[in-house]
Amino acid sequence: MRKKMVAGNWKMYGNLLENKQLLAALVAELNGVREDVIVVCVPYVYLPSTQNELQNTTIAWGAQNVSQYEKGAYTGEISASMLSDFQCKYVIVGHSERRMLFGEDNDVVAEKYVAAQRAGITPILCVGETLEQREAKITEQVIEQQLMSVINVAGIESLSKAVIAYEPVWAIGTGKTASPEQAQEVHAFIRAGVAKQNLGVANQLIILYGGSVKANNAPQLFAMPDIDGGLIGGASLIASEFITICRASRH
Ligand SMILES: O=C[C@H](O)COP(=O)(O)O
Repeated sequence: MRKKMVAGNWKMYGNLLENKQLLAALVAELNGVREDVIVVCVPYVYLPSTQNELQNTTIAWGAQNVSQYEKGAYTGEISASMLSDFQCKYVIVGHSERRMLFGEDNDVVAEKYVAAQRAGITPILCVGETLEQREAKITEQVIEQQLMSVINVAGIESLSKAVIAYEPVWAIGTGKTASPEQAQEVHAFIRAGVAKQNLGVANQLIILYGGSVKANNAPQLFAMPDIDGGLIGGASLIASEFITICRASRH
C-alpha cells in the first residue's frame, strides 16, 4: 500500500506573519494525527522560520526550486546542500512555471533532480502538457520525454527516492481541474511506463496530481487508483482548504 501525500506549493506568496498563522493552524489540526505525508514548499527565505515552526511536528517542509550546481559563482542561486542546512526533505523540480517563465528545459530539470538526490533531498518532479499539446493529442509523448530525460540521467531506481507530480499546465491556477478520469489516465500511463522498466519502483512510486485542486474536488481525485495525493497551489495558502484537502487524502 502506497502512502498518500499532500504537498503545498506556496509559490511567491506569503509573509512572516501570514506564514506563522498558516503554519500554526496546520500544526494544530494536522500534527501527529496522520501517517500520510504532508509537506509545505515555501519560498527560500522562509525556510528558517518554517523550520522553526515545524520542527518536532509531523509536517515536513521543502523548497520550490534548487540550483543544478553544487557551488560556484552563480549569483542568486541556492544549492541543494544549502537546502539541507535547513533540513529540507523535499524540493520541487521542473514546475511548469520554472519551465515556461524561466526557461528550464528537460536537461536542466534532470540536473536539478540529480543535485537534490545527491544532497539526500527528495525531488518532486513535475511533468505535464500544455493545452495546445493536449489538443494535438501528444500528451503522452510530452510526459514520456519529460520523464525519460530524468530517467536517462539518473536511472529508473532513482524514482524510489522521488515523487512525481502530474500537473497539466492548462489546469494550473485556472480553476479548470482535470477530471478525475483524465488525471487517472495520465497517472496510469506514467506508472505503466515505469513498471515496464521496474515493477517494484512503479508500485511504490507516489504520483501526485496538481492543478486547481480544492477542498471540494480533492476527494474524487484522490479516490482514483493511481492518484496518490496532490500538489496544491492556491488552496495551500488557505488553512481550512489545505487541512480539508489533507484529510481527503485518506480514504
Ligand atoms: O504546484 C502547484 C500547482 O501549480 C497547482 O497550482 P493551483 O493549485 O493554484 O492550480
